[in-house]
Amino acid sequence: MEIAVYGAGGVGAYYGGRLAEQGHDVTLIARGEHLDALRSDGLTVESVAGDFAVDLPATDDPTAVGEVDLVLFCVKSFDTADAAAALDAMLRPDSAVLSLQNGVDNEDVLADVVGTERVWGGVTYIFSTIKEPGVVEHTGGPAEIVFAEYHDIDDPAPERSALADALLGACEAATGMSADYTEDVHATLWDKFALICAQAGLTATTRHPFGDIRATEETWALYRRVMEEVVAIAHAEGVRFGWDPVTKWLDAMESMDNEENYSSLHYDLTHGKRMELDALHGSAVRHAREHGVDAPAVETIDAILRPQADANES
Ligand SMILES: NC(=O)C1=CN([C@@H]2O[C@H](COP(=O)(O)OP(=O)(O)OC[C@H]3O[C@@H](n4cnc5c(N)ncnc54)[C@H](O)[C@@H]3O)[C@@H](O)[C@H]2O)C=CC1
Ligand SMILES: CC(C)(CO)C(=O)C(=O)O
Repeated sequence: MEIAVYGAGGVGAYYGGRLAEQGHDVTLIARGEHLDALRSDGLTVESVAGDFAVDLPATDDPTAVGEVDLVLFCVKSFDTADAAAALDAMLRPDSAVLSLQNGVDNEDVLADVVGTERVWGGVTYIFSTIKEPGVVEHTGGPAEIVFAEYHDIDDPAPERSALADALLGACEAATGMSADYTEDVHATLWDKFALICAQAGLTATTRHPFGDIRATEETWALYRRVMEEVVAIAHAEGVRFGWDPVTKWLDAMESMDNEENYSSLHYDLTHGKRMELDALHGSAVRHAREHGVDAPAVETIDAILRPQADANES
């Protein structure tokens, strides 16, 4: 496959590198010192699933990439609109743009620019960051992608395309990652949104790792409460889950060996980087207000984190 990774950071460079290891034709789109290092020294990945290094074309100019089958869209949500504006040069009518970003609004922003039929919605479960320019560190998580062709929530899901099958096959063949296709992309996005609002919200506000949150009765109750509120907002949006996300995540997180894990929001907060608060709790609050759903726990987390998010932005 010909793949462009738009935003070759912790998530994008990890998956792009893994797919390149399989011989796929991958171009990284990055910027700043990270781009300079990718160009001069190639990409180095330090991963719990096995270290590797790969030399890939890298640029900050999407118009220099040429047309590709698939764009892995992995910029932070606050960069979505700007980055989306430059997608056109890389897309044929049958190309796709797969968002692996956190949040439930990115796909609609992309659809407004490139058309709903070229957008795929996706989520990923991984802990991966830029350790230093040119070096990505994957510290945990299953490194799984779950995706499907996007569609308006009131429309039926399109049939799975040959391109989607090709990506599934590529991910299956790759080391250190896996992929799954979802029959309900909206349920998948909101299911992850419920988890991330709890995981990011509680690790960022407490500055403690997941193990401490789970071991503290009051804090673990709040973790559940955040998920319950986000699921209530999802129901008001018209999302229908074939499962109970709260039970699913609490059961999974009870038994997971993830005591030391935080979240990408916590990482950004503690490293003085711009935070995705507006795409996470900020977005949940907006959706809640739109539907008249009470979400006091989510609102409180949003309010507590705002000053630091503002400080990291300036
Ligand atoms: N880091 C993680 O472990 C996880 C992250 N996510 C989500 O994945 C998305 C990406 O997160 P990360 O990989 O952590 O972000 P990151 O900050 O490591 O990487 C994004 C990269 O895109 C670059 N970029 C942004 N706009 C660009 C442009 N116009 N041209 C060229 N480069 C551009 C940035 O400079 C940055 O290096 C976020 O929505 C995040 O919430 C989801 C699951 C886990
Ligand atoms: C769910 C979690 C915590 C890890 O995949 C995540 O999405 C993040 O850190 O942004």
